[in-house]
Amino acid sequence: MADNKTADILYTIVDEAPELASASFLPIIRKFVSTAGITVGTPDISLAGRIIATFPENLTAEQRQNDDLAMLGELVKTPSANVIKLPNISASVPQLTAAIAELQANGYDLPNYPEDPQTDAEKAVRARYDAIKGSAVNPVLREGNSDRRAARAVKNYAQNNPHSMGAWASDSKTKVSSMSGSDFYANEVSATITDAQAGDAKIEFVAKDGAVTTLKDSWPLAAGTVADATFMSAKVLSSFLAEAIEDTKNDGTMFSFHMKATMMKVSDPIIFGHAVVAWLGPVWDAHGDAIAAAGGSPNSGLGDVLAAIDTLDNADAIKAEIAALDRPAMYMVDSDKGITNLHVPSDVIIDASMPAVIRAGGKGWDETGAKGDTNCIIPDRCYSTIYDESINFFKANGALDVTTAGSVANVGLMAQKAEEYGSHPTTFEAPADGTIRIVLANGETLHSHTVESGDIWRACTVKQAPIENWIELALDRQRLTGSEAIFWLDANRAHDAELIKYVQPALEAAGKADLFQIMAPREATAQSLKTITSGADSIAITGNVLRDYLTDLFPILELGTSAKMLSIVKLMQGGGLFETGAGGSAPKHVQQLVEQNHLRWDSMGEFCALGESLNFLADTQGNAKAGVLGVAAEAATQGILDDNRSPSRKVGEPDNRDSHYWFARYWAEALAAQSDDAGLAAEFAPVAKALADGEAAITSELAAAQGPAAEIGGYYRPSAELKAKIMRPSTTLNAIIG
Ligand SMILES: NC(=O)C1=CN([C@@H]2O[C@H](COP(=O)(O)OP(=O)(O)OC[C@H]3O[C@@H](n4cnc5c(N)ncnc54)[C@H](OP(=O)(O)O)[C@@H]3O)[C@@H](O)[C@H]2O)C=CC1
Ligand SMILES: O=C(O)CCC(=O)C(=O)O
Ligand SMILES: [Mg+2]
Repeated sequence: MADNKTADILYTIVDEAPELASASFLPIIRKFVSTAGITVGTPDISLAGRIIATFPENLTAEQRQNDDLAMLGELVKTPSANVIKLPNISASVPQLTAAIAELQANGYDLPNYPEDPQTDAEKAVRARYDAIKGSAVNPVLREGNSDRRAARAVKNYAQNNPHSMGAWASDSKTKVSSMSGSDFYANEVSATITDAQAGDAKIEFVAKDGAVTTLKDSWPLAAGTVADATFMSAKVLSSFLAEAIEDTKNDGTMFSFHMKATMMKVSDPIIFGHAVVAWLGPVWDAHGDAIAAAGGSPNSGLGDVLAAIDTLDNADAIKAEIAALDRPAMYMVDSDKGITNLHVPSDVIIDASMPAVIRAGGKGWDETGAKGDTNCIIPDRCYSTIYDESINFFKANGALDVTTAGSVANVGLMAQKAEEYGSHPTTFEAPADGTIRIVLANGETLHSHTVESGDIWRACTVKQAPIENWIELALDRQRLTGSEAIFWLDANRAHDAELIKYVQPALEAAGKADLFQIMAPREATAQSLKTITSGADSIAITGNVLRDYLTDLFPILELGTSAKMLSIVKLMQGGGLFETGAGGSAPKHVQQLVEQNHLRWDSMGEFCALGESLNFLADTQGNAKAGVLGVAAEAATQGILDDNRSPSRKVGEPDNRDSHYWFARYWAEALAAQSDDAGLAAEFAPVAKALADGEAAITSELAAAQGPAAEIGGYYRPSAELKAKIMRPSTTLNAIIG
């Protein structure tokens, strides 16, 4: 096994469906690239792996493992980084506690997650777990800006093999509901730090009596940094949510709530909690204290609250009160299992959940499994307008025609924890009525807000070098494609106005101002949808949140999934980070594998990333064989698309494992056929022949495995042996791959 510190390519160990896929695909990659002397390391950034690495003192020598995330966090700041990063779990509290429980049951002597820490020791444990919670991986690795797009071949495939799309009715009642004021959008202030203001700032809470509490100390603000502050009023949020519930009832639609509780791991679980409380209304007023005392936390979702109610003596009475509430229909995550939209904050993640509604023609599913229109509640207005405008557009124009639509690519400002996605350490729930302010190193107050108890206040920054690099990347992508290029920036929003002060002069200095437009997200959405409807392409040049949202929204509409996206992070120090797809770790797919031994995960993202990584290795290390392997990997990816070898969704049909066989075969055939490296051609000719000769045996061995339940020995940390056994069921293929 390659050492992670010296390996040429690092292929991350993650969670859930992509990790199952790796059990089948990694042996193939290793066999092929070893012919060029390329080693592949496997740093473990899985949720379970990160928990284990955090508590070495609790574990035996055999159980302990290295903190691979910290190692990768350093590596990505060096020019030699070449990392293939698969999607990992960004854990909500329910996921974190489930992972801890699984590890404990397997003999790991880990502390419980302290829901309500009291002692110093509990607070210390909580702080260590909080560092693992939510999106704790991606922001550490993303030391560069984001370039996400559909490869030409992938886009062509989608046009020629359109996925299903729900029809849009012009009288659809589906809509987006947002607050009309007192939200993050309304309260945002922003400034660019000057030389005189630079240095370590602090964030303070000033109580009504003048007492000052430091919320954050030693917060470095370099000159050129755009620094924002804003807050959402808890009171206004609560009354908005109560009204939204009534409004949904009056409309006769379903209540659905869309948040990013993983990336926004401090603010959004609180907002989610307000929604759970609003839904429970009088029941929470009457029993909230008892439920909280029993350990139920609305911020962890209705599921957590219901579990706490079950431990109370009057559980049946409380549940009867909940059932008797006059509520609209509820949008369901799984109507068969009774999992509602409000059960778990990580079950409805806005970047994937809103496009799913839009792709379905504005439809969701209620408690009875019936399909219907939905009120999509997204309290804050900073980004909700993109969904509102998309819905308006499709109501007016009908669903997108996948066979002719162009494509929206993204250039995203992401490096160095840019914008809101870096705000976890500087987000606070106001402890009382008072003022929250940012005090600069020179003593000046940069921003200050009058807040009430419970208001959600946050500050965030984006540094100058990442902004300049992002504009360069936008210029590059526009030059290479000639596409329409739009900076999605709202001149009326404080933060965006500061960014425009960077963007406008840079475009003018490059002599390219006429090739770019600057539009607020709503207008940019309408314009981009118009452009792709006409068959042309557009580049969305956006901040970090829109990067995340748009690289699911457009791919899910255009390609049926964001799993097929090319997702490159050009690290600012010269290294390469190749993310696989733009989506997540697909928990539903694991369930299907466990029940039916069918894995519908599509590894197209891994295929694309592998080709990029090998080509990058060829460039940076001057390894010509790596280049030959990279070009051949691209041919294999093309083969998968041309011959329709991607996994099917249904048991009994070819799945993820079949697609890996075909990828190996096309890859070997391309290597055998090329003439740039005779040695590689000679080496792969017999492999290609064996794979072709073995087709009938291999595909029937793979098919024979499907159907019965599959035992993988754990959810968050499956057994390596069982995983390999399930994911590599073809003895014929294994004999060739070794
Ligand atoms: N880059 C990263 O590290 C990311 C991590 N995440 C994490 O992933 C988890 C799940 O997030 P969620 O919002 O449910 O989003 P997912 O992207 O995991 O899943 C949404 C749906 O997208 C489809 N899908 C996604 N990837 C693939 C693929 N490779 N092949 C086929 N279909 C695919 C599936 O649809 P269908 O059911 O129709 O098959 C799936 O159910 C969370 O823990 C989240 O934090 C989320 C986004 C990015
Ligand atoms: O890091 C995460 O939690 C999610 C990341 C994500 O959704 C994305 O990058 O598109
Ligand atoms: Mg995303």
